Order: sequence, then structure tokens, then C-alpha cells
Amino acid sequence: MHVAHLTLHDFRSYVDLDVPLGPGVSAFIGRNGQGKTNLVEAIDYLARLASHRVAGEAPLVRAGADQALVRAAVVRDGRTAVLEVELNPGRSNRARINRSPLPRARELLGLVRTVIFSPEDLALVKGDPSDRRRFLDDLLVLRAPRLAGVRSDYDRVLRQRNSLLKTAGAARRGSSSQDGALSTLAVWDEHLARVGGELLSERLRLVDALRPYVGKAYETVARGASRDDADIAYRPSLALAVEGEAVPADRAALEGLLLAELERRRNDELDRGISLVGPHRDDLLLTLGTADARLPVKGYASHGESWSFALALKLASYDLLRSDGDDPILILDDVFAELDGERRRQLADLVAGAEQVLVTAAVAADVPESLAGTRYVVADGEVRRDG
Ligand SMILES: Nc1ncnc2c1ncn2[C@@H]1O[C@H](COP(=O)(O)OP(=O)(O)OP(=O)(O)O)[C@@H](O)[C@H]1O
Repeated sequence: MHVAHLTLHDFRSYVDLDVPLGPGVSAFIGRNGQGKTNLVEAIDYLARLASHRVAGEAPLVRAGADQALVRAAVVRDGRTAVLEVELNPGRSNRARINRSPLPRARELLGLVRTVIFSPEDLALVKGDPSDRRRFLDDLLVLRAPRLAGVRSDYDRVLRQRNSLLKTAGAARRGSSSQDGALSTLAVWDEHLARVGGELLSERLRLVDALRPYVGKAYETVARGASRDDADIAYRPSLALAVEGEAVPADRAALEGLLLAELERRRNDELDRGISLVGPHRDDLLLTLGTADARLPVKGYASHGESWSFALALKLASYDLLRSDGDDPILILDDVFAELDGERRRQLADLVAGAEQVLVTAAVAADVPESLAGTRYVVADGEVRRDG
């Protein structure tokens, strides 16, 4: 797939932008702070309805404006659709396809697929578990857009259950009756186990599917590495076994495990007033080394190894989406400055075959020759074709 035309209105630093794009490589070159990332962020936003840089919509709307608009003509299998999203911070966003409004903006998900490489990816390795959970969940939704509903249902159930735990815990500490709260809690346990079991099962399956691609990708981007060096494993907040026997990764079995664990941890949860069990407490463990000497990347790996691992995770997700028969738009935002000449060429060779690659760089010479493509100059709020 590729974006054939991008229109922005009051998005980030752009008042109005109208830029035709084509398949193949487009490289956006400009001095720091000219709006290169803002442009590719807009396309990535259409794919995920979230930014890779900030939480929430407010920073995406131009300072002083009330709303922003991102519109893109997207070509997939020879057919063009015009996708549009209006960002309304504090209110719901609106989306349209070919000018027809959609009941919910979420229905845009899955129509554009992107894989973005950016300096923020380092948080995948060095950041909190929430950064890695977001990576997994974003990839889940890209592969199966209906899971956006499961993800938001889980967040809602968790919020409700946490507030109930606070109330019931406070009643218990004040020795007042908690009967009502406890019976309501049992209902929310069931919700959490049902939606959580589904999310957990999807994540486990995803990690299984992604794993073989991670070693291969790390070998490509890390100097002197072999494909067995890098590995990933899902680290759940509860043991996925009963009497030493691993439980299958299906939702019903996981739902049962979650319910039992919620019951077991009930007192802890009431004491602390938060949900201690469920996919919101899980992590993706990243390790490097040989079978007998394997170390977690976080806290042990060098800066170069960490950066290579982050790139490898993104490259692996790109390979996985391709193996599904998809051809996501690849965005390489400011990544070449971080790599030496050999790694630049290797990464460039790997991505050059994608239907559309969007590259940003402050210095044209940082973009490898094989990604020459079409060059655009980004300056003073404008984007024009170079030459
Ligand atoms: N909501 C907003 N309203 C107005 N201007 C904004 C908004 N958000 C970001 N900007 C401006 O956009 C500019 C940053 O643009 P962007 O991140 O695209 O830069 P860049 O060209 O990628 O630079 P670099 O090469 O340093 O990464 C900054 O000058 C910032 O002040």
C-alpha cells in the first residue's frame, strides 16, 4: 500500500499542507525542527490513531487551533480510498472514508498499516514494561483491527475495577460493610478475566509468531551478531501452569487461570487498591547472549546493542506483517544518523523492496544511496520536491 496524497490542516507545525507522494522511496530532508517528523507522524497517526511521540491528541493540534485534520489518499491493490481524521482534543475524533462519516474513528484502524522506526524506539528496550506492552498491542491491532475493541474494553474494565477496589479496601479498613462492594467486585473479576484472557491469549500467540523474526533481524542490524543472540519471551504476571503443566494459550484456559489468581490475590488487591493480576502487569522480556549465558537487555546491554535490539523488534514486526501478505508503509524517521555506514546500507537494502518507504533526515548525505528515491525539502512549513 502507499499514500498517494497527504493533506494536513493545523496538524503540529503545519497550517496547510498538500503534498503528492508516490510509491517507492520519498526522502524528506531539512534542518532540525522544520517539520519532517510532523509529516510522517501524521501518516503513522492514520494507521494507529495514536502518535509515536506523545500520549493524547493536544500536542498534535497546532498551537492556537482547536482541531487538526489529516487526510490521505491511500492506494491498496490498485484501489484508492480517501481517509480522513479530524482530531478534537478533549472530544471524540471524527473519521471519514471517501467523505462518508464513520460511526467511530476506530473504524479507520487497519486501513493504513505503517511500521515506524524512530529514535523513540529506544524506549522499547530501556523504557517501562508499558512501552513494550504498547508495542505488542499496536502490532496486534495492526494485524487484527477488531482487537482495538478488546484493548479498550480491557482498559475500561481495569479502571472500573480499580476504583471499586479502592472503595472496598477503604470500607474494609474503616470496618464498615463491604458486602455490596465485594459482590460487585466478583462481577468485575469475571469481566477482567474474560477480556484479559482474550488479550493474553492474543499476545502469547503474537510473541510466538514474532520470535523467529527477532533473531534474524538482530543479526542483520548488529555487527558480528548471530541469529541466536537475541530472543524475546512473554513474561506474564501469573504462572501460566497448573501443577507444573503449562496451560494452553487459549482464551478459556487463560480466563480460568486469571479468575483463580484474582481470587488468590484478593486480600493484596484490597490492601493496595489496585488490580495486581492481568495483562496490564505483564512484560516482554528481551535477552541477548548464548543459551548458557543469557542476560536481559534492560540494565545490561550497551547503548549500541540496545539500539540494535530496538531496530530488530521493529524490523521483525515489519517481516511478520509481510508474512501475513501485507505490505505496510515503512517510515524511517531520523534513524540513519544513529547507524554507521555498514548498518545504514544493510537496513536500506532490507527496506528498499517495500511498496512505500518514507525517510526523514537532517542531512541528505546520511540517507544511503540505495534509498535515493524522490527527495523533498522541508523548510518554513512547506514541503517541496527537490529538483
Ligand atoms: N502543536 C504544535 N503547534 C505548533 N508547532 C508545533 C507543534 N508541535 C510541534 N511543533 C513544532 O514543530 C517543530 C518540530 O517539528 P519536527 O519534530 O517535525 O522536526 P524535524 O524536522 O523532524 O526536526 P529534527 O531533525 O530535529 O528531528 C518544532 O519547531 C515544534 O515547535
